[in-house]
Amino acid sequence: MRTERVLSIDDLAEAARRRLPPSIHGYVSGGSEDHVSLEANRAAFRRWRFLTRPLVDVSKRSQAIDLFGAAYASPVGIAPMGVSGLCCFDGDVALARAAAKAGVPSVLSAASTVPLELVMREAPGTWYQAYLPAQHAVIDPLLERLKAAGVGVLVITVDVQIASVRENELRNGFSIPLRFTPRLMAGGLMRPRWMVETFARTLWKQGIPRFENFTATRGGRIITAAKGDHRAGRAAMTWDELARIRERWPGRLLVKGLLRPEDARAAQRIGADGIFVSNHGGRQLDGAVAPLDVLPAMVAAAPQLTVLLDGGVRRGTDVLKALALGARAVFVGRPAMYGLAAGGEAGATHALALLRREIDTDLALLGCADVRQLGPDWLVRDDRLPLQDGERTAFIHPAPSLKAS
Ligand SMILES: Cc1cc2nc3c(=O)[nH]c(=O)nc-3n(C[C@H](O)[C@H](O)[C@H](O)COP(=O)(O)O)c2cc1C
Repeated sequence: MRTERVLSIDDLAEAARRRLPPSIHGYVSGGSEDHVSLEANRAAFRRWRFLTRPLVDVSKRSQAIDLFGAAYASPVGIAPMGVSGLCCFDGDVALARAAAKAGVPSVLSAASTVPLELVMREAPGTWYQAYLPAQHAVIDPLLERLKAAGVGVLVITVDVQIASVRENELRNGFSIPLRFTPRLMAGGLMRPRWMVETFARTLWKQGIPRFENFTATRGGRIITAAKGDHRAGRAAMTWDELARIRERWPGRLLVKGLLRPEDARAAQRIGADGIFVSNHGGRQLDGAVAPLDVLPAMVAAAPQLTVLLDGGVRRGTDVLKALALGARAVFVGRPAMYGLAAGGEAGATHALALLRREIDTDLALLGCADVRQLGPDWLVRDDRLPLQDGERTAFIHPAPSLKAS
């Protein structure tokens, strides 16, 4: 990938499309059913406009933030993504290293294929995301494994109670566990570079990858159906189970996949440290509300929580809008995976660098020298335009004070 030609996340998406077999590209880029939530995630950002403030000194700008006691260089992390090894050899390590080098957080997915201990060695400080069945015999040993590996931040994803329907995957013959369907193989032949650099290299070096990190013990190969369904038991998860995990987990605990203010309050009540306001990138319940549209209400509902957002972030301006509406940081899924597919670790690094550069430019043009000074008074919703003199632009919750943790 020639990074000088890849000027935006959209360019990176196109580069990834050309590199990946169609079925794997569909897995990464697609959403569930009619893509209502996938599209809503982008549309939500477009409804907000900036009220710029020139003639303030923005010659020095900062996008540094603190999260859970750690300092980060930029407010954009990498969200957990399963089977990233399909996009690039050793994809889990490449994503974690790209984030660590950029000084931003990243989250290793439960559905990953490199042992988490190895990822933690390559990129200390990586967060771990769990998919948990409501079974203590599975949960408790996993927590011990995470503690032993030095994981400090545990993210529990709660919006995959069962598999969603993603018709593009069904049409393309893509599934997890992976099946070597004629369509998948024909797609691979269309992408010889992927065939050699990702598919053949992985088989040569590691054999058929396994789900290494769902539980305390090594899982099955990604082509083998787990006994029953690897999602079995998740549908029985409840707040009581999360409260029990809270008692046993000494590190930071985050809940990912919440969209209702009363659930933000519940997370605060059980003693969670933070939440991801997320609809899983439009990959679970289609029609679920866009995270940005509920963000201010979530922040107001649980003032003690660190509120993070993912879904649809593609530009520096999107990051600034989410921060202005109360998110402490945002996470990107597909942008990082597109980078990974297009250029391995360097490609993921490029995705983060593009967003970082855009944020820096946008801060200057907005007239805000520090992301921690962002609040709702920098924005107005397009349905509130034209703005009247003296009209409050801030809404719902008061402008937060400096957001250092
Ligand atoms: C290919 C892919 C795989 C994903 N796998 C997981 C996963 O294993 N666990 C999880 O919590 N979320 C998973 N997600 C959701 C992301 O963590 C995140 O919520 C979403 O991608 C954010 O939306 P964006 O892609 O528009 O940035 C996945 C997303 C993608 C695109």
